[in-house]
Amino acid sequence: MAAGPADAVGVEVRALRKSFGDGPPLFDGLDLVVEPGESVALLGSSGVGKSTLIRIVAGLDRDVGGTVRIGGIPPAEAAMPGFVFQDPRLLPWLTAAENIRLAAPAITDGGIAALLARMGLDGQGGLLPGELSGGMQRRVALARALAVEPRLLLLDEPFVSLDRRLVRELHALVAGIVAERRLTSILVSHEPEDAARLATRAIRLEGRPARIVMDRRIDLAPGARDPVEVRRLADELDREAGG
Ligand SMILES: Nc1ncnc2c1ncn2[C@@H]1O[C@H](COP(=O)(O)OP(=O)(O)OP(=O)(O)O)[C@@H](O)[C@H]1O
Repeated sequence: MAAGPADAVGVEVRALRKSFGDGPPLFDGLDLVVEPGESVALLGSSGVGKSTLIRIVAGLDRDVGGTVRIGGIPPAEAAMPGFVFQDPRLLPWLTAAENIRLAAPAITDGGIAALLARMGLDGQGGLLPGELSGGMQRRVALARALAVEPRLLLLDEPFVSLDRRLVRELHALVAGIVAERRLTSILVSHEPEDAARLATRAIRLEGRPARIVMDRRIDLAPGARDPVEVRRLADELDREAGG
């Protein structure tokens, strides 16, 4: 069945093997299936391999064993996912709008304007990254990831080293966009609170080779979680995660 633009895609990782150098492998037979439309938070200790795993899913690292499929297709052949890095990675000599166009050359001016407006940056596409606050730069990076109209959104610790108020604003923005666009998403994080706000499923990796030590579905829709619920969930995930 051909995937139409409104279809969320699933991710299937089977028997994944990955090593760097001569040390013990990072992954040695890891299986992970993400259903279409799930919002997965990938938790785990520093260095366990979370970023490596989403880079592999994104097709940015292809030197691996096992199979990876996005909507049934190898990453190299699948439609490009949206990828948000830990730092915004905007080219400083290009405006916000030009940075977005670089990722999606076919996008129209109206498309860029609409994306920026959705990010709360109405009319600010002509500014250079140096003229934007850290929070605004992250919004542009999110707009750039969405400019390719992805069905899969991959976020690698996009909220790290931001103040709590900003993190909350970005959580609300990401949750809204994922729901509106019916995206499948995978968020790498250290923070149970990120999972408690955004995820419909929280997975924790531990050990080397890494294995899944927690895999928990969260039934309540992200938009329906009040602060008390978020706190309770974050505490539970922290305990279950052994953190
Ligand atoms: N390109 C590389 N070359 C060599 N080793 C690497 C490379 N990329 C990652 N590693 C190693 O693989 C391991 C996992 O790294 P990775 O960044 O995936 O972990 P992580 O769980 O995302 O950690 P963190 O939460 O600290 O970002 C680390 O030991 C890291 O040093």
